[in-house]
Amino acid sequence: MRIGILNSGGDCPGLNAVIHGVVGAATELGWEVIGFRNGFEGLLPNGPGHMKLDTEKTLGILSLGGTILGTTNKGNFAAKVGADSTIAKVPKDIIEQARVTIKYLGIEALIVVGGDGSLTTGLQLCEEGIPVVGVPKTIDNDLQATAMTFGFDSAVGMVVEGLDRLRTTAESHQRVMVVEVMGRHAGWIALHGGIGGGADVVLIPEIPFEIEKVAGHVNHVFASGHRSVLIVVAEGAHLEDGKLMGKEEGRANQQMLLGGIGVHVARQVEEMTGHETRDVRLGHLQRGGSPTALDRILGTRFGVKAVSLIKDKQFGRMVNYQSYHVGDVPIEDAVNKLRLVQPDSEVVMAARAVGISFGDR
Ligand SMILES: Nc1ncnc2c1ncn2[C@@H]1O[C@H](COP(=O)(O)OP(=O)(O)OP(=O)(O)O)[C@@H](O)[C@H]1O
Ligand SMILES: O=P(O)(O)OC[C@H]1O[C@](O)(CO)[C@@H](O)[C@@H]1O
Ligand SMILES: [Mg+2]
Repeated sequence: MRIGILNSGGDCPGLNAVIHGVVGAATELGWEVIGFRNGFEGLLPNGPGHMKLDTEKTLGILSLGGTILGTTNKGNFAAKVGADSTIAKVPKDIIEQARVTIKYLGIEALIVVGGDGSLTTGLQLCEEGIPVVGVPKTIDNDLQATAMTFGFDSAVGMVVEGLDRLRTTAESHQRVMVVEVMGRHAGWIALHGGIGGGADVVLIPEIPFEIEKVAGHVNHVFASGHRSVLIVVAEGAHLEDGKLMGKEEGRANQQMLLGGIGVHVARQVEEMTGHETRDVRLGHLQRGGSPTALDRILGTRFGVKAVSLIKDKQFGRMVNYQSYHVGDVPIEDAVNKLRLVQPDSEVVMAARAVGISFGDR
């Protein structure tokens, strides 16, 4: 038996752990594994191609960030596009080319490791008769069908480390620091990073904020004797008029590139409070580097489970994690519903209890 694997969308610490897990489990069954380069693009005859994966190739990759296969979030397989994430159909001829490659290589099942967008593409391939199993991947941790995705813990760890460092320089200068973090639809990285790093303000897409309230809290924190204020803002937090900050022009068939809300908030806070303010965008520092122990373990378990789903011919299903258990759900469940921060949830209440403002009251 020969199986294929590809990872698609933004990279994520722990992707190599998944590959390591897949190859380990497949080798034990006597199967061969082909890895496609740069996501779905590797399925195209004139694309970036593929490589044979075995335990020698995957030796030592567990602790490596990124992915040895390469990945992409643009190309010929766009399914979820635009700032509003409308669903498009992957062109028929592209699917046919992928089918030909898979047949030619004698691949009997394909593992797709991706976020909501890439799994939408994976589902379309499956509906067209290509046997696919999914593995959820996103540092944003915003898929409803799984309580956790690998990469999230590494990203949060990076935010916490960033806040620890920024706190010392901010204290020295009695400044406000605004830190923009990833989180397109959901504020999980901002929320968890903010709690772990002792932020004073957390701004997320799910809780509309008023800049006057943010400024009011900044004044309050300084007035209570603190020497610095840390504000964490998710890239997907909305402006007062509900719009997102970023770049949409020139990105046909691609989702909007978010970024800039941190600068915007910093400028307004400085203007309204008179406190010196700096902004930092952590950006891809959150996605790079070695995965945490948790992400290595989760990635490995997801990879092994994907092979067992293929063994049981459970195509159209995706690995998931609920209540400390690695299980599986239909891929549809993952692509249709995003897991957002609930404004009245325990974790938000806990943040409020330790003095974090969400800029809403
Ligand atoms: N080969 C491809 N051709 C066109 N678009 C692609 C391709 N691979 C991935 N994409 C697009 O890239 C985007 C990001 O991928 P995905 O949603 O899987 O990752 P993610 O981890 O959720 O990241 P993000 O938060 O950026 O959405 C999606 O809009 C997806 O459709
Ligand atoms: O790598 P790019 O194109 O800058 O993508 C950034 C996007 O990817 C993500 O990191 C998810 O993987 C989002 O949080 C972010 O909006
Ligand atoms: Mg996505």
